[in-house]
Amino acid sequence: MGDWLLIDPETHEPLRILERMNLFKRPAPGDDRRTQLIAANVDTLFIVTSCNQDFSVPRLERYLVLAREVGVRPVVVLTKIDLAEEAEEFARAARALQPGLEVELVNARDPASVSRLADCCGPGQTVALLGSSGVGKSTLVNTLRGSDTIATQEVREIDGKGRHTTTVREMHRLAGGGWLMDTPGMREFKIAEVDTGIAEVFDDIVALTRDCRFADCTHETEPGCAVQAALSDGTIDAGRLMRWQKLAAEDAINTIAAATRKSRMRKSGKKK
Ligand SMILES: Nc1nc2c(ncn2[C@@H]2O[C@H](COP(=O)(O)OP(=O)(O)OP(=O)(O)O)[C@@H](O)[C@H]2O)c(=O)[nH]1
Ligand SMILES: [Zn+2]
Repeated sequence: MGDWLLIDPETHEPLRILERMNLFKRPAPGDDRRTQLIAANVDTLFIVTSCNQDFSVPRLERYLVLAREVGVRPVVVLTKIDLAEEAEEFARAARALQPGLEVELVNARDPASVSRLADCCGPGQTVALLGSSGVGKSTLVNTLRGSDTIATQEVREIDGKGRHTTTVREMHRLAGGGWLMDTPGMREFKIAEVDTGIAEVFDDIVALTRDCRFADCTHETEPGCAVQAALSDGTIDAGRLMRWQKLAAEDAINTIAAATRKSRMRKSGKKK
């Protein structure tokens, strides 16, 4: 979903699908070895969390890794500022995740407050949402949409067991002229094949690893480890280092699994 179709202005015949600018995809569910395409041509990813116990640095970093990997502009949207005493504290913590990261504080129910997101929602722009349950994604959709909604699309897909299933994906026309893609697949995802994203979100740590004495340094007990050195002199934070190691390990495991799936698929393809 999200492809742009070039249409002949006179005949209204479709001419061609424009080349995708970017693409969110994930391994198909179950044993299916194919990749499931989730959304194409997203300009801005609203990473939604609220100014309460939902706010989690590790989770935000995962979402940022995904955004950087796919190449969309991430904007952290912190909702429920009307219920929080120290909303600014949450904003500060979010801004500290990456230099220059855009962070907006909103009351998702209030159109005036949500209008801070307007410059991502203008004509020709497409946004998508990512965030846990209850943070205000649907509320945000409704507020951004104003009144009209169109283009509810039922998509028939083959699930992991070869059955046809019907899923609903929605394109919402936004009051500002843009589009909001609401697809269930965007709401949860697995970290796999995202080493580029990880390297961007943790660029300070990744830069240090290049100075380690051993190319295969695990950054634990090796002599000449630049990461451990930075940790002891306080240049990097222990929590952040741990989160990087955890994400990188998870990505490595899932990437190997994906590669195995693909090679199995190639082999079974040859037999035919
Ligand atoms: N006061 C206040 N309430 C909010 C705000 N954003 C969302 N809510 C409320 O929080 C509840 C959950 O919001 P939803 O929009 O349903 O959350 P969601 O992220 O779509 O949740 P899922 O559909 O489960 O993924 C609703 O009762 C909203 O009215 C906000 O900024 N301020
Ligand atoms: Zn090292």
